Amino acid sequence: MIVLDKVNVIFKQKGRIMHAVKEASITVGKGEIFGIVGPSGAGKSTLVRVINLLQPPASGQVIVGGQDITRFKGAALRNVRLKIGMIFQHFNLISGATVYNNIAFALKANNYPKEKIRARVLELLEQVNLSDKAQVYPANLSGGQKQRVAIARALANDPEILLCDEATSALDLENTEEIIRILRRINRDNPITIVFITHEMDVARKLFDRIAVMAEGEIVEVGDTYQIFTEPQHPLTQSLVSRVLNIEVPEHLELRDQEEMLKITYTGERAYEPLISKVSKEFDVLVDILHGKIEYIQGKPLGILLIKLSGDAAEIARARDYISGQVFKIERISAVKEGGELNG
Ligand SMILES: Nc1ncnc2c1ncn2[C@@H]1O[C@H](COP(=O)(O)OP(=O)(O)OP(=O)(O)O)[C@@H](O)[C@H]1O
Repeated sequence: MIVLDKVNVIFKQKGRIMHAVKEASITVGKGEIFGIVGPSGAGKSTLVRVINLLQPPASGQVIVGGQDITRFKGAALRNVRLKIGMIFQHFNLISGATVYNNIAFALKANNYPKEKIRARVLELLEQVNLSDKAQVYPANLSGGQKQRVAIARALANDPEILLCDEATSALDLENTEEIIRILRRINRDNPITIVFITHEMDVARKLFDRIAVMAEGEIVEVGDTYQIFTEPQHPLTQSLVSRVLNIEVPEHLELRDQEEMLKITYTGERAYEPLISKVSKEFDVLVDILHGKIEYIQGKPLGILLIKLSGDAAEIARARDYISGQVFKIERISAVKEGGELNG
């Protein structure tokens, strides 16, 4: 388990003071995949570097595996760091060494029994689907393959925690998916705790169990991933989430008299089908489906439907009341602006 309690990080540079992390507290459970999201400069990297004390905090407490490590130095700190692997956006592989040696170096550096190194490297390569690349140099690998080598190297000494700083941000969609799959599998097979920073909400949706949202050095919201996507509280979270759950609708869709647009969010896979036919049957309104889609968050469906109701105002109100009793969330949309943006 990781506990950061009221952590502050302050940088002083050329007389300027930068309060990069402000009173940040998080608790990450053993075996959890915990994500930190937020815009550039929010303090995400700095906060994560506090976990292995690459960035010592100005104040606050850092507890890893039940031990208060805040003041650890020298050998004690090295021992703690052995339990914490880390991967980065730009992989940080040794370019002059083969894939095999990149991983073997990490084992040698920690006095892994010499006779067991080969078997361990091959086992790690298998875990990241790179068994055929042992003798290849990093320059001849794709970005996704490089990151997989970095994962194998970070896992070499069997850490309890893996820190990932924008580990998919330099990768295309396909390689990102592969990294997500591998991390999920590793997390499932061994109870390794993963703390993952990203600004990509699509990665958050697919990978994280829980999410902390950071803005200007502060943690503004923490929650279960499904809850963050379905009930975001902070305006920043709402805006991050809306980009993933955006729906494509014709631009400049204006409403006429006796028309109303509704955005419906529902949590069942096909929940809208009976709902729409029921509304058309029971109320004297016309229902147009403008757009609909289902996203999966942690494997659970979240449906979004944009509909237009036409009819008498009182009848529309009755239909709306009925719908709101049946679905997770209902919002009235006054217009669709340029770029498909919905105005509430
Ligand atoms: N070593 C440092 N010295 C001075 N200021 C720093 C240092 N490291 C980070 N900062 C500043 O602290 C703030 C937070 O930076 P940090 O890298 O943690 O943000 P981030 O959320 O990870 O952003 P990004 O995604 O762009 O890396 C930024 O304003 C950054 O310029």
